Amino acid sequence: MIEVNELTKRYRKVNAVNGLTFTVRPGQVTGFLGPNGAGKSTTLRMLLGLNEPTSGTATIDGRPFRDRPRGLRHVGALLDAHDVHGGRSATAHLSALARSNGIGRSRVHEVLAEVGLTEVARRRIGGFSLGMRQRLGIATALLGDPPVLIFDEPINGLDPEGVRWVRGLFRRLAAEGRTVFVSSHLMSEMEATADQLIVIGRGELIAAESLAQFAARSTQQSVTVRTPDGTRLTDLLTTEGARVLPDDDGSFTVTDMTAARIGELAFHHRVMVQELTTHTASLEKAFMELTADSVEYLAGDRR
Ligand SMILES: Nc1ncnc2c1ncn2[C@@H]1O[C@H](COP(=O)(O)OP(=O)(O)OP(=O)(O)O)[C@@H](O)[C@H]1O
Repeated sequence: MIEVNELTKRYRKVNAVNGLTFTVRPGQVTGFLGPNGAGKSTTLRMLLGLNEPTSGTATIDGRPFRDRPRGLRHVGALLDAHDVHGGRSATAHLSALARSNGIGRSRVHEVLAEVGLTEVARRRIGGFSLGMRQRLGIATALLGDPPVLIFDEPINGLDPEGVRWVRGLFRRLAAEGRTVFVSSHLMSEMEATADQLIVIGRGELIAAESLAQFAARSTQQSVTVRTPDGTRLTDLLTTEGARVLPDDDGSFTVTDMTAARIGELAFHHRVMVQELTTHTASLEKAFMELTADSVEYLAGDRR
């Protein structure tokens, strides 16, 4: 379990993280979402003891990460895929980490196979593509078979097959009872993977809830209606409480009323309807609306 309490990080002029409090539970994939510059990486770095908080605490299974001598057995993390020694091979890189964390050598070969890097294991990391580096970073995170896993933007650089694989991996790790915390600035990446969401903007908490709750809270539906008798149908639906707006192509967009109710009213009043289509706003759109203020604030550089 990850517990963040009133966590704050202030750089000279910037409040990168500001009084952030949330909990990440085991057995689930939790998405950590926020627009660029929201403070995700800073939060993850504080969790891993790489940055010192200005105030507040961040603990993993009840203790700060720094208090764990053989860290990789407790927490596996992928932060920056470029942050590895390019002159070494993948095997040498993982073997060194295994040694310093008291992890058996056989585990190195297991994780290389798990991420699909066995064939290139003896090549220099310097020649790896971004996708291969991401896979190596994931292998590093898995090395100590840890109960808690943290991934910062893990999808970056992966091809569609890699994205599918990594989603399946996260789901499996969570199903094994581990805590899986994954950051992204794109809701679309989380839609298919996360059970829970922590959404931040400008270093502050915006939402902490299940994906289902997030969808229910913010999903707006509208109905496209096509009819040769627009004026009558508009009057009819408006009287019944709907909002009706004409579209450029002669159809109408109706909100605050279901397609079923629109069809029922049209039938009852003998108005011909040629099309009735329900549209659901994407979670990505809902996420952008929710975080719009923090993006504007950032663009205005007023932090
Ligand atoms: N070492 C630093 N010194 C000064 N400011 C910093 C430092 N590190 C981060 N920041 C600032 O803190 C804020 C949060 O940055 P952070 O990298 O944590 O955001 P993020 O949510 O991870 O964004 P991204 O999705 O772009 O990686 C930004 O305004 C950034 O410019």
